[in-house]
Amino acid sequence: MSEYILDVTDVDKNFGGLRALSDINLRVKKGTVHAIIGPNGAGKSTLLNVIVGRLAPNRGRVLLGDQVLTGKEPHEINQLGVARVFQTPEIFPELSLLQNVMVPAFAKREGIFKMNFIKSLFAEKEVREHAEHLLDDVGLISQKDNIAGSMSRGDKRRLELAMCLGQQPKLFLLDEPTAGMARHDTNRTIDLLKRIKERGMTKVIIEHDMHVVFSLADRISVLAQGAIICEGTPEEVRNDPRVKEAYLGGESE
Ligand SMILES: Nc1ncnc2c1ncn2[C@@H]1O[C@H](COP(=O)(O)OP(=O)(O)OP(=O)(O)O)[C@@H](O)[C@H]1O
Repeated sequence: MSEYILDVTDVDKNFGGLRALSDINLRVKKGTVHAIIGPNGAGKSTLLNVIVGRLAPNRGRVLLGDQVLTGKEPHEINQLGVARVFQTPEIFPELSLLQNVMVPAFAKREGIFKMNFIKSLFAEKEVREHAEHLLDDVGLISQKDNIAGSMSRGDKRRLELAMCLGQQPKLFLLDEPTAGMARHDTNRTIDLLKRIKERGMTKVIIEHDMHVVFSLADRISVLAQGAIICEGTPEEVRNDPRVKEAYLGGESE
């Protein structure tokens, strides 16, 4: 069994005449946090969309462990253990916070429509307790019966984190998890993501906030104009002149 949970090989993605991804090779070790950074339009979201099956690459292949993801539908890739939080939170606005966390956990567990009545009663208790634990983890337990649609954007993002964690994914993809959050909420989210790291979940994070990146990442890949120009530890990336030129500028000093 490979030590890598995610293996992206030779991926190209074109939009008409625009090459959004060019010869991307990315391998992420189990249990690590891998950040993808780069300027606006570099191709970061496109790469995540290729991994989760929302976009088909023009060339190349994506593996989760030894399973080929390329060519599979997004829901199949999700079922195989890949969860994603989006730049805009995707929640069920008309349901309570607790229900929001329980629904994907149920779906992941057995397939919500497959369970018989007795089995589902036991499963519901277990899933409910786990969902409450997750809401506690993300600091939302006191609001568990509130309707999700009325929450602030920062709270919606934390709810979405709990929803994804409830699926116990092998690989967790986070697209700017702290975007739009105040510094206080950002720090709480960093703490939360560090705790998830302690539990050994592999994460790939796209993030513009360098404070978040350098607090969390074990390794960083830098994308510029659709190509990975540098990959290494935070220290290596911080000191790489190509990165300074392409992206970080004075920010790394
Ligand atoms: N569906 C699409 N159709 C056409 N062009 C697209 C599409 N999606 C992205 N692009 C283009 O592909 C390039 C890469 O975009 P992408 O959103 O992946 O960049 P990004 O690094 O995530 O940027 P940001 O940091 O601003 O979110 C950009 O030039 C963008 O305009």
